[in-house]
Amino acid sequence: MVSIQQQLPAADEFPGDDRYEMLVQLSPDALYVLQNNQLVYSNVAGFRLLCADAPEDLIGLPVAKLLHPAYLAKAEARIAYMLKSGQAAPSVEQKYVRRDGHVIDVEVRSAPFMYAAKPAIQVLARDITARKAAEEALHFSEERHRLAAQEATRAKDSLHHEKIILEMIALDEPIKDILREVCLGIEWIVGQICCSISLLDADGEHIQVVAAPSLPEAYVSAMQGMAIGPQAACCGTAIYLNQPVISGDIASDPLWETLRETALAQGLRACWSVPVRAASGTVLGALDVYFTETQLPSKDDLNFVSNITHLVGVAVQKDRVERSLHESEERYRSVVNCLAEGIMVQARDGTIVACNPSAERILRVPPGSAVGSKGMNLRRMFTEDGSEILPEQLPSLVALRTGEAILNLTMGLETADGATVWVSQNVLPIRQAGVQEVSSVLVSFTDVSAVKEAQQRLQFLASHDSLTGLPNRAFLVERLAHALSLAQRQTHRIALLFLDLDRFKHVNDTIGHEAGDQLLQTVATRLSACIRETDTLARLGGDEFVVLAESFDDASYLTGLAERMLGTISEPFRLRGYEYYLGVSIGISVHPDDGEDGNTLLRCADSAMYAAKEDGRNNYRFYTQEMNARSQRRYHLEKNLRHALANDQFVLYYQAKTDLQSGRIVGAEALLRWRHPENGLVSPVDFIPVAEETGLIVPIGSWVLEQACRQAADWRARLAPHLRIAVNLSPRQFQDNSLVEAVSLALQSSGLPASALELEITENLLMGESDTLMPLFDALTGLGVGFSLDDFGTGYSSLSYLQRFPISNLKIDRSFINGIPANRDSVALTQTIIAMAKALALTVTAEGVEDAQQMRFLQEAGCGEMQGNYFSEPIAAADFERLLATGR
Ligand SMILES: Nc1nc2c(ncn2[C@@H]2O[C@@H]3COP(=O)(O)O[C@H]4[C@@H](O)[C@H](n5cnc6c(=O)[nH]c(N)nc65)O[C@@H]4COP(=O)(O)O[C@H]3[C@H]2O)c(=O)[nH]1
Repeated sequence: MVSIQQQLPAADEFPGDDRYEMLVQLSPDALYVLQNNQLVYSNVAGFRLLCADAPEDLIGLPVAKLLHPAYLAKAEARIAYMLKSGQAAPSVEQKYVRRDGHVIDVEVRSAPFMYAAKPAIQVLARDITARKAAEEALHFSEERHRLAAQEATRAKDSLHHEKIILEMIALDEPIKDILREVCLGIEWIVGQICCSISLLDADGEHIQVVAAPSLPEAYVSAMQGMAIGPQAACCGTAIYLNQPVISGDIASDPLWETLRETALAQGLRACWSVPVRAASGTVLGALDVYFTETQLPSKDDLNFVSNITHLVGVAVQKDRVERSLHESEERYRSVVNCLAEGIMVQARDGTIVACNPSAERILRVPPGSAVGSKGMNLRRMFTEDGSEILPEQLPSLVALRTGEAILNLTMGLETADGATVWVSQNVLPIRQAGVQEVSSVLVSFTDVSAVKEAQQRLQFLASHDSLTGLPNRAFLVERLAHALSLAQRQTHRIALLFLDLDRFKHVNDTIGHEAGDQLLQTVATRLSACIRETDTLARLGGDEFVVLAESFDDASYLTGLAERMLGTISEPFRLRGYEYYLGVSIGISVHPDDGEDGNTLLRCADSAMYAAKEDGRNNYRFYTQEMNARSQRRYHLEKNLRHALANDQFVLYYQAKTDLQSGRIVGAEALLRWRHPENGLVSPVDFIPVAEETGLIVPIGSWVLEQACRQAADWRARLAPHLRIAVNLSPRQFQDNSLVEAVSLALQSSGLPASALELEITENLLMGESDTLMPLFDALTGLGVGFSLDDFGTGYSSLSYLQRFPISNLKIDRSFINGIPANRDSVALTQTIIAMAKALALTVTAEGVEDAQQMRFLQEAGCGEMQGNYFSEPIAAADFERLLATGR
């Protein structure tokens, strides 16, 4: 094996060789000799290269002082290699440290050789600093160009990507597709990454991964629903802090406590997350970028992704706004669809552009058929007064034309199937923002048919009599006014026929009110059959009816009508197995002969009816002037009667009742008189019926009771200790709760024994409801008063009444006494009544005895008492007192 000394040239000789030495010294390249890792020789170029003043400044310096530390290890290995192998080493580039501290680039060629008999390394060094600088400048420039080109490509790609995303947003592509495209774009542009987008839940606490096209599924599932927080991987933390979060090494980053294992298992090593924000800055979610190597994002990547998150924010926010708009639209639609109110929107050309199910239901059109059609297929529209609404008057067209809203309009609609629907509607004009012209109208309406029907029913009830269904007085008055206004314009005649049933009160009292009502209904039906369509039959109340005849040629129509009505009412009425007979008295007045206005005509017809009644009932009379005076009188009577009691205008007359055997006065009947300041003494026959009708008979009757009892007590005390007093009671007084109290008060205040008071009642009263009457009779008999049945024989003379009610005396009506002795019927009847009374242990009083013949007959027939003008007319108290005093 060749030793290194043998192989190396013996260079230690060149110090002795001047020529060689000169060459070395003058060499433009630096030449150094290294021995034992120290510099042992340097030529001029050498020490100049290292900025030394003389070779001595360098000699002895270790290699480590000459070389840049970065090159030391390689240089030492190189030296060792050369010394060992004896081979020159390939040229290398190194960095030397000059004496002034500057570092210079050098190209070094080295070779081993023997120097001063020892192995050494000869180093030939050339300063290449300038070349290196030029090279570096070139490289830098190349790199800049490369980076600029790369940046330009990215910018182009980014722009293209953003354009795609913007187009997708503009085209309302599904948000999931947009976000997926964002991820794919970033992955492609950045390269070597996976990207995902997560959004914050509505609860503001959890996230949902909405796009992660390249992330492993296992990792995405682990992220799904993750809670945000200060240490919730990059995504949850970025959302929580609303700022970017970067993890260069998932394996060591404490943020990844929970997801670390899953992430690493899926090969994810680093991650960074940028918040996705709304325009307001509120965080909506985050965009994550994952690396499969531990690394940090470049500034460019960060900027690029940050820019993209703005677009993601816009897309997410737009989607949310649209979704909430859609939801609110849906809500409104479902509200509108559920409304009972009909809603329709009609465009300018009449096309229905929206219509809810209620509108279709109310207007009876098939579901779904309205939208797109020009109308609701209505046959007719009309206002509340029935007048037709013409097409150009349609509320929707009016609102479109005028731009004014129409509110609460009630109108009737005849639908395609012929039904009538009443609606209350509002029509509101709709204008586009900033446009004056009305683009469409909103029609909302409710079905008010039920209300309308109720209203019509109410109107019917208000204008019709509930018992018979005939028009009532109010309707008649209105109809009459209308007829009169027409008649005045067209100069034709109209007539009123005033009907009052004869004997109805009597029958009504007999059969009870329920049957009485049935009777009235039958009367109404029969009368209705007598009139023409143009006539109006109304019931005024009670048993009064009126016919308004509006068009007739002459009076013969009226007489024919009156006779038809007389005829139909004279037919028997069958009720509960019995036959009842009624009559009717009819008064007729004619416009314009008898009056210009309705009131006058009614009053005239009423007067004529009274005249018919006075003429024996069951006939008709046309009004005459004379009748007017009578009706005027009655009107004034009613008016004055109201003040008579307060003004002390009543006075009692007394008519004696004498014992037919002894001829002595045993009692007196109190008979009421009205001392009218102008008309003089008014007969009770004239005013009692009016007092009964008006109810005034109740206070008047109490006054009579009190007055009569006081007078009788006085006479009993002074003149006739056994005198009895009879007081007339009207059926109307029995309807008043105060009767028993009034009787007992009269007795108490006068001190008259109850047995001395006899209450005269008529059969009419007893025909009423015995359930309500009986307690009153019981209470009054309980007081001790007696009852006398007046006008006996004219009514039903029913035996059952006499047995049922506590009657103690019968008064034979003066119409029978009047017929004695000539009239055989009267004679027989009087005898029968006396016999019957005896059988029933009742006393009998004969009324209206006017002569001795009648008196004797009664005496013979066994009648107990008599009363009549033959003995004494009704006379004033003072006169009666004188009569008592004479003892007869
Ligand atoms: N032609 C004729 N008439 C005679 C004769 N004797 C008596 N009269 C009349 O016959 C009527 C008898 O009274 P009434 O039947 O109770 O009939 C009474 C009675 O129903 C009613 N009335 C009178 N005063 C009262 C009263 O205070 N209360 C009530 N509720 N009704 C009364 O008025 C009716 C008529 O009373 P007046 O006009 O006073 O008529 C009296 C009397 O004047 C006679 O011989 N010939």
